[in-house]
Amino acid sequence: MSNYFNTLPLREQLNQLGVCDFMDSAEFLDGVNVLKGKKLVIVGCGAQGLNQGLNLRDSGLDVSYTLRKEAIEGKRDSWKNATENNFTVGTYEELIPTADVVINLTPDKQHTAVVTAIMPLMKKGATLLYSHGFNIVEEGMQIRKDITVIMVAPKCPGSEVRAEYVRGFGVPTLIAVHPENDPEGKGLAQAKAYCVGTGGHRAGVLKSSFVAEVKSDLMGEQTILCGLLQTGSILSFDKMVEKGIDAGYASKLVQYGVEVITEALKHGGVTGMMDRLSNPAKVKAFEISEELKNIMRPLFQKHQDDIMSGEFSSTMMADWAAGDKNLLAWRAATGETAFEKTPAGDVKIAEQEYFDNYTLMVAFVRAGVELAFETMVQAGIKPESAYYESLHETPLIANTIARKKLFEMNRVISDTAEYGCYLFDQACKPLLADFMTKVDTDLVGKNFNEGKDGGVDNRTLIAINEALRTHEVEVIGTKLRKAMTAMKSIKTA
Ligand SMILES: NC(=O)C1=CN([C@@H]2O[C@H](COP(=O)(O)OP(=O)(O)OC[C@H]3O[C@@H](n4cnc5c(N)ncnc54)[C@H](OP(=O)(O)O)[C@@H]3O)[C@@H](O)[C@H]2O)C=CC1
Ligand SMILES: CC[C@](O)(C(C)=O)C(=O)O
Ligand SMILES: [Mg+2]
Ligand SMILES: [Mg+2]
Repeated sequence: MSNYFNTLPLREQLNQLGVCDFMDSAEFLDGVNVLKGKKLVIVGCGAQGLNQGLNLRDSGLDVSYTLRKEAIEGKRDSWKNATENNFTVGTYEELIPTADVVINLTPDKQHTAVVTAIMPLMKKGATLLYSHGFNIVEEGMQIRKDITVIMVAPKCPGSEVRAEYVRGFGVPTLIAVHPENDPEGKGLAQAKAYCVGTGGHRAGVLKSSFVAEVKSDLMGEQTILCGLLQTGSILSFDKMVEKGIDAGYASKLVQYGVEVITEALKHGGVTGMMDRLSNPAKVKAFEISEELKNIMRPLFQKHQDDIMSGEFSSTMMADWAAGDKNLLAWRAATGETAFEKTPAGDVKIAEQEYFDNYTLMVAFVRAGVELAFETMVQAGIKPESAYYESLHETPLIANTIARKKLFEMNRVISDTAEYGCYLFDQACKPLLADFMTKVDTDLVGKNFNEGKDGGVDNRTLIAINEALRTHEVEVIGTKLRKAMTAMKSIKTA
């Protein structure tokens, strides 16, 4: 097996990277009908497995779970997840031969072994579904030619796939059919029906390709979504403690602040988030986010370049082969950070206070969203896809940090995302060291407006507003959010 993307001629690489059609809601009027009465068997009952399965069942589909023998015999968490939710659970031998659609929701690291084990058991003409294309694109997995291979990739953590569905909304989703495996031409119709089953059609669906999904998903998760939220949270907490802010207050501001701040982003884009600041704070946040963009641009570009060339996937696969040495060391180190170990204080923080006292995070988010978006688009990823992978998903990841800090984020995201997050965090913290020496409590910990007269230069403010509103992420975001008519607000702490 070899990297599928790298085997393609450049013309075809660009062609597959550029597949991105925003689908009209009329394309989903047939609902889940194509899959009604079919047997859907999910392999694995973890973050995506459980939550997709719950949504699919509530949408009227027939879902069961197959787990490896050890998980069933040992009554592991995946067995408990499935049985406590009254799903049928069976071994591969019992359930895979009955399946019309087999949904592989095991960690990417396991895909080659899992697919190799289940493929001989799959009935002729069945469908294999992935939620991330790493195995096909980066490992070049070959699938039996009678099998249809499709992807339905929710652009968010599994917990939010369920939470948004229960709220009556959904999460933006990329669907694709692997061009090497669509023998009966049924892949797209099945992917659409599955996407309705998970609720994705209510938030926006892109007809994409395995290649475009992988190259954008890896970039988003490593940089803005997980990497920068982790780096920004740790640096912000440490700065407050260094400057004498109460540690309990600092812990709470960081844990919940990113959720409150990015909720404004979700509804109104970068413009909406920046508009929550006073005019002087907005000017300052704009200036420091420009500085942050200049400092971090080479790092964002390096991540995208390494993802495109296959360098990232080969180093991560080397870590898999080394027993996850780096992943486990980085996971342990993150668990030992002062932010992670300091409980949130029993102190009330009003919603507006999160903006006024945490201008630094607003600047981090603006810088990270715009940089990730710009870098993806420069690399050939379409703006719609880049928007979902940067701006739209940031609040959905922030929700997990609000629940139980970085531990929860890193637990809920895939192992692939977790690895990339630490990789970015390791490189980013030293890059920001000089920048952080200049940061004081007016930017993090105390109200930025305190002791200021509130005045700003009109022309500066007008230029900043213009720059924010005309950025391409805002232009595409305004269009995509118009289709999100069922978006709901979340309650914050
Ligand atoms: N996490 C997320 O939110 C997102 C994930 N994805 C993609 O979804 C897929 C699933 O990821 P995620 O939900 O994070 O995965 P999890 O780590 O949560 O999956 C764990 C499940 O996989 C099973 N499993 C682990 N190893 C094996 C193995 N060798 N053989 C059989 N079963 C195994 C586990 O069972 P056991 O109890 O036996 O260990 C458990 O049921 C990945 O492709 C990922 O990239 C896409 C979007 C977001
Ligand atoms: C952001 C991480 C992710 O890509 C996701 C939740 O979308 C993952 O792999 O977990
Ligand atoms: Mg993702
Ligand atoms: Mg991912």
